[in-house]
Amino acid sequence: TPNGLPLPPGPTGTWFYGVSKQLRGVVPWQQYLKWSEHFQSPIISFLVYNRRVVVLNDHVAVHDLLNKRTNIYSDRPKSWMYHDLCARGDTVFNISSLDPRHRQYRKMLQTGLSAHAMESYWPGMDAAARTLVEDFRRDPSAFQDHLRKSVVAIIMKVAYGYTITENDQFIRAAEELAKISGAAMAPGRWLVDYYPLLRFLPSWLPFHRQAQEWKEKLEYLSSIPFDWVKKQMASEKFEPSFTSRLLSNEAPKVNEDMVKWAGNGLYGGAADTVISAMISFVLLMAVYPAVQKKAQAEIDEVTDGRARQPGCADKADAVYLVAVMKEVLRYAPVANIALPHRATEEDEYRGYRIPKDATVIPNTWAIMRDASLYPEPHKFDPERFMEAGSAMPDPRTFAFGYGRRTCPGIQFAKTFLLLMMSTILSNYDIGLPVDSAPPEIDFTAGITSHVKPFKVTITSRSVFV
Ligand code: HEM
Repeated sequence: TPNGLPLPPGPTGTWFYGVSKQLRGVVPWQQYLKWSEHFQSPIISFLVYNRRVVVLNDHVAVHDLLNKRTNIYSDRPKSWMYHDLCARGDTVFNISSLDPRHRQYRKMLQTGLSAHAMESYWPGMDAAARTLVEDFRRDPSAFQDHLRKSVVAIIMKVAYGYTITENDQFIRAAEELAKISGAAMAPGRWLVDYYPLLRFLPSWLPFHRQAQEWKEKLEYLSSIPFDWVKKQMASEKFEPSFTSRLLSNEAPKVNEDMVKWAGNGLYGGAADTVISAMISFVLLMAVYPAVQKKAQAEIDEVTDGRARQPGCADKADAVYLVAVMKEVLRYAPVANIALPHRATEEDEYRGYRIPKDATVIPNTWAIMRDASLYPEPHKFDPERFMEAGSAMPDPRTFAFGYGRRTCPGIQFAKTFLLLMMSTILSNYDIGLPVDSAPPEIDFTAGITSHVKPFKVTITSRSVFV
């Protein structure tokens, strides 16, 4: 057994807190990489309170463990507050890999969001792109709001066959669901996550009362769109969607409750991530006009000199735009540490012991900035993916996570990102305000990272090419 082996090296931290105080106010993935360099080991480990964390800072370790040893590394760390007290352990993001439902969710999502399934949503996506053009024209300064609306509209269509309206109650419900979930899972906020015995304390204590309130609210909020689909289906005037298809599937008979959870996973997985990538894209186009021009030239050619709007069907011809998308995902990773995994058994790797129950964090950010994979990693340059025979790995193999937890929305993301990017570039020029200094490109440090906004100008392109 690996029992006698040492743990991967790392900072010792202090009694009770572990390194949690050292992680306050810093960007975690940058700190992990610094520790990895300091201890001269791509694999490091430390305690956060009493929880053992192992961080994998290079692509080899991430691949060897998360992609290859999937029978050990596919679980999620348990958040007692969220999973147990708020009764959210069954969401697709949190379900234990040891639960047979995990496999069933994956199947539902993989089928419902496959490249083939996506094709049936192309008309809806193309329509959303047209609306985006109009929204940009009306008020270019609110481009972030327009992007958000566009993404949310299409998720609601795909997930439920639902058309959003102004000030939509489904959107408000979905946003509140995401907000409460974030608060209930916030690392370090709930001691019961680290000392589960605290859950047996009396129910009038504030954290229990909070959990009870959230539990009821979450249950209510996640039922709203699902109940709506069922009602529509009963009246037979429904638009086919991810949810309706699963519900009307005769064989194999599916459990309704699981369909509800899977549907909720679409909004939870898609909204913030796609929005983050799109906003990074718009800002990067302003800072890199040469890239923008080259992408525009390609789109103009595909659309016969802008004789028509680009659509989902054009993505096969947009070779340079695909390189731009890859570079956006590499340069501005949406999920810098994916989502945490958990080791379900003790394991051994490169002479180190990885304890059972360790939280295993892949440092995707460090991989995207690894000069041995991507020379001059701090340069934003889609050209790196255009060179024939380029040995650089496709950043999508890291951007969407790992192993049996890999993002099931990858086809959805690809289709929609390319559509929105080509639509914006076909209709608009993005620039920086005149006389402004080149902006600093910086990112927020949440689970989904966002570029910190700066001012850009968005102007309609002249009609003539
Ligand atoms: C640019 C867009 C996106 C990025 C960068 C992204 C990235 C990720 C990452 C890093 C994970 C965690 C993987 C892991 O734990 O190793 C994940 C999980 C997930 N994503 Fe995405 N995602 C995106 C879009 C989407 C879309 C469009 C959907 C749905 C339509 C979606 C649905 C999900 C779901 C359901 C999971 C949970 C999988 C599980 O825990 O088994 N994502 N995504």
